[in-house]
Amino acid sequence: MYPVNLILDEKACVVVGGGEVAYRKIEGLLSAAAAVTVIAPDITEKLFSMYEKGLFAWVKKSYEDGDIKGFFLAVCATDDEEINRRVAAEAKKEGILINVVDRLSLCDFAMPAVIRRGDLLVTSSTNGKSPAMAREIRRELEKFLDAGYAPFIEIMAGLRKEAMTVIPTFREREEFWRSTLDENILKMVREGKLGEAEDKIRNAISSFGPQS
Ligand SMILES: C[C@@]1(CC(=O)O)C2=NC(=C\c3[nH]c(c(CCC(=O)O)c3CC(=O)O)Cc3[nH]c(c(CC(=O)O)c3CCC(=O)O)/C=C3\N/C(=C\2)[C@@H](CCC(=O)O)[C@]3(C)CC(=O)O)/[C@H]1CCC(=O)O
Ligand SMILES: NC(=O)c1ccc[n+]([C@@H]2O[C@H](COP(=O)([O-])OP(=O)(O)OC[C@H]3O[C@@H](n4cnc5c(N)ncnc54)[C@H](O)[C@@H]3O)[C@@H](O)[C@H]2O)c1
Repeated sequence: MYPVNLILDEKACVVVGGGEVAYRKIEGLLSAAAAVTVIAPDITEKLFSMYEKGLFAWVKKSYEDGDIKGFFLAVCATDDEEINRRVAAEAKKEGILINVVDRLSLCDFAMPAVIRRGDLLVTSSTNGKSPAMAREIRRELEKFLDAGYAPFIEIMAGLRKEAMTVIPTFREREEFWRSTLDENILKMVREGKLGEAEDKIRNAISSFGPQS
C-alpha cells in the first residue's frame, strides 16, 4: 500500500449504498469537503437527517450500470455482492478510483482509521489484515493527540511564513525547524501553553543570524 492524502475539495464523489457502513464512509468524505452523491433505494435515519440538512445529494434508486459515470471517486457499500462487483467493473472501465468496502481485491484504495485535529491527520491501517486492529490503534493514538495541536498548527503556519522571510535558504530553514521544534514545544502545546510555545519560536526566528 502506498499512502497518499487525496485532495477532494468539492470533487464529485459517489457512495453506492446507504447503510451503517456507507454512513462511516460518507462522514469521512464530507470531512474532506467532497461533494457527495449517494445512490441507494433507502438510507438509514441518521443519513436521512443529514440529507435533509443538504449535506449530500441522494439519488433514490438501485444502482444500474452507468450511474457512477463522471465521478472522481466511488465507494461501494451495499450488502449485495453482485452489485459490488458491477460497480467495481464500471469504475475500472471509466477510470474512477474505487473502494468496495469488504473487498480489498476490488479496491484501488482502502480506508484507514482516521484521527483529525484540525488540519492534522493521523491514520492507521493494516493492509486489510485486521480492520479491528486499525481501529484499536486509532483509539490508542487518540489518547496522545491533544486537541491543542489543531490551533497550534494554525499558529505554526504563520510562524513558518515569518521564518521564510528571515531565514534565507531551504537548508537553513530545515536545520532551524529541526532544532527549534522539539519535544519541549510539543509538551507546552499539550499543557495548553500555546502562547508560550509561540513566543519561544518567534524569539528563535528573530535571533536567527550568523552570530546565533
Ligand atoms: C479502518 C476502517 C475505516 C473505515 O471503514 O472507514 C476499516 N474498517 C473499519 C472497521 C471494521 N471493519 C470490519 C470490522 C469488524 C471486525 C473485523 O472484521 O476486523 C471493523 C471493526 C469495527 O467496526 O469494530 C469488517 C471488515 N472490514 C473489511 C472486511 C473485509 C475483509 O477483511 O475481507 C471486513 C469483514 C467483513 C465481514 O466479516 O463480513 C475490509 C476493510 N476495512 C477497512 C477499513 C479496509 C482495510 C483497513 C486496514 O488496512 O486495516 C478494508 C480492506 C476495505 C475498506 O473498507 O476500505 C474501520 C475502522 C474505523 C475506526 O473505527 O476508526
Ligand atoms: N469494510 C467494513 O468496514 C465493513 C464492516 C462491516 C460490514 N461490512 C460489509 O459492508 C456491507 C454493508 O454493510 P451495512 O451494515 O452498511 O449494510 P446495510 O444492510 O445497513 O446497508 C446496505 C445498503 O445497501 C443498499 N443497497 C442494497 N442494494 C443496492 C443496490 N442495488 N443499489 C444501491 N444500494 C443498494 C441498501 O439500500 C442499504 O442502504 C455488508 O456487505 C457488510 O458485510 C464492511
